[in-house]
Amino acid sequence: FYFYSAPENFNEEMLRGKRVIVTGASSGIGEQMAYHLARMEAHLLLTARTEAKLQKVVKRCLELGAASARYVSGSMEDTTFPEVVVKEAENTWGGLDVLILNHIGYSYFNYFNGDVGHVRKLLEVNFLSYVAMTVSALPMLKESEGSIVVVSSVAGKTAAPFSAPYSATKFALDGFFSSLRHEFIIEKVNVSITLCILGYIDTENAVRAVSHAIRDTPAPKEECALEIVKSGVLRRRELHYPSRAVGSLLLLRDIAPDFLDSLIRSSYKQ
Ligand SMILES: NC(=O)C1=CN([C@@H]2O[C@H](COP(=O)(O)OP(=O)(O)OC[C@H]3O[C@@H](n4cnc5c(N)ncnc54)[C@H](OP(=O)(O)O)[C@@H]3O)[C@@H](O)[C@H]2O)C=CC1
Ligand SMILES: C[C@H](CCC(=O)NCC(=O)O)[C@H]1CC[C@H]2[C@@H]3C(=O)C[C@@H]4C[C@H](O)CC[C@]4(C)[C@H]3CC[C@]12C
Repeated sequence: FYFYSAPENFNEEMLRGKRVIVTGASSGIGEQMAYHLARMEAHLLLTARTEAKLQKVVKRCLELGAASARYVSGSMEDTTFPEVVVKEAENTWGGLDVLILNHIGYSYFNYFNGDVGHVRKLLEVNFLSYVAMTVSALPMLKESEGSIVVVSSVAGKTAAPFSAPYSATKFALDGFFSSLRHEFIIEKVNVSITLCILGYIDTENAVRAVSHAIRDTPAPKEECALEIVKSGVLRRRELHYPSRAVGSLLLLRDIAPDFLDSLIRSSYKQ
């Protein structure tokens, strides 16, 4: 009740001068979050694999008014990379206010093909690297009483066909970070954890992967990115975006799970 009745008191000035890491910031929702944060005059550290794309995003962030913007490129498949990113923030700023965990590795959209190696790799990129970034960043976040934002999916609350490995990584995020939130409250650690439950969003990669198979119209990535930034700063427990579609899915999951499953399957083109 408290969560749903929390006042909508977001103010862009809340981000001015804040030190923010955004992962997966070279494209899609991560890129759009970087632009919103830049307009709000935050300090930005962006990361992804593709240096040329990150250079362009950093340049645009500086044009939009970021207090500062830099990047560190590398792959989250490399188990040492999460700490490298957090160390960069520590060396540059000496602290951190917001950690936005958003990157995902490539996953195919089709029947599960039995490739356990792919599942293992995806767990490393989509889940374990989120845990490793959190562990490295936690001392700085405790110091600043900051925020962790975890970008997840409706596929991490209720499963859909053709995304078994991906869905598993997103369910894992919910289990881990929702447990950690309890522990922070018990130990009076004033670091918020916001889990973002997103429906289908119109990023290039998602549309390329699923538009041939899914009837739904994707929601706009720019608005989605702004809602993520807002919910993190407001220290919300969860964001549901788009709210009506995701809200209905979660309600049906709890009261009529078989009906929901058949609805999801019927939203796929035959
Ligand atoms: N779009 C959608 O419909 C939905 C998206 N979401 C969630 O939103 C978030 C963003 O999704 P979206 O914007 O669509 O994704 P994109 O595919 O557009 O972006 C993914 C980002 O992750 C980076 N990345 C990919 N592989 C790696 C790697 N191995 N190591 C480090 N970074 C990597 C990519 O950059 P590079 O290739 O340069 O490394 C890119 O910056 C994800 O967490 C996703 O699960 C949730 C529900 C629906
Ligand atoms: C089909 C899913 C949701 C069913 C539904 O009822 N949607 C209504 C709505 O969302 O408004 C899709 C919702 C989330 C999608 C997946 C996702 O999380 C992103 C992945 C990105 C990756 O590049 C490939 C595609 C995704 C697995 C994508 C697939 C479709 C969803 C599960």
